[in-house]
Amino acid sequence: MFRSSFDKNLENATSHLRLEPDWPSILLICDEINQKDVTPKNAFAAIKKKMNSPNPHSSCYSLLVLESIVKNCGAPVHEEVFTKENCEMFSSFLESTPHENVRQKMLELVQTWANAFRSSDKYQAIKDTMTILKAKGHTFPELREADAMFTADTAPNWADGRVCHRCRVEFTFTNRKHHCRNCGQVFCGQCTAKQCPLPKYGIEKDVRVCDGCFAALQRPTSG
Ligand SMILES: O=P(O)(O)O[C@@H]1[C@H](O)[C@H](OP(=O)(O)O)[C@@H](O)[C@H](O)[C@H]1O
Ligand SMILES: [Zn+2]
Ligand SMILES: [Zn+2]
Repeated sequence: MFRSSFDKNLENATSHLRLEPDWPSILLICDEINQKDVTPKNAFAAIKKKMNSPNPHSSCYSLLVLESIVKNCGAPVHEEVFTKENCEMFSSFLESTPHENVRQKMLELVQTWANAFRSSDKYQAIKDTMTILKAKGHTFPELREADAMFTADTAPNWADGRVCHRCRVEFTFTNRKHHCRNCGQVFCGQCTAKQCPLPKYGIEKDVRVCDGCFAALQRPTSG
């Protein structure tokens, strides 16, 4: 039977002969999905098969592939993976696998994904899965910083208004509106004369922020 390059890469990435992850093959799989050489549907179906491999290494590596495509291939993969029935499948999978390391990895992924989509109601199913598993007494591992970063929030939408949110001066043709990228409020030029990066929103370059946010962001404790 014809083996696509995706099949070969998945075979390599989930081979039980591997002692450590085959990142080159995993990244090729992400590229193939992003380039549309393979559909998220077919990719996920093949990964699911590998998840159920009797060999714990293959099963665990398949979860690493799944984790990587969720991180690197965006919405098309999220829409394919985080359906209600797939989330229920993750739950029954981790409760039925005989391999403790596989169960731990699945728990870790459910938590990472529930956290990643905490502010989007589109993927309520994965959050429900975590709630149900918690209620059943499953203990989840510590959420890793790297995963928390992966779940960067999105910057707030911009508010509108007739006056500056800070000093209440009226906007005119010459006293124009500006927006703070941190709080999304509308301000006059004087109240948003400062700039800084907003790493929590994945913004590394200096962007316009209001005086209030600038002061808060300089304090070491502020998030
Ligand atoms: O200058 P204008 O043509 O009025 O346009 C304003 C600028 O684009 C502001 O960008 P900035 O926040 O980066 O200044 C933006 O925040 C305002 O909403 C816009 O009204
Ligand atoms: Zn102002
Ligand atoms: Zn602000």
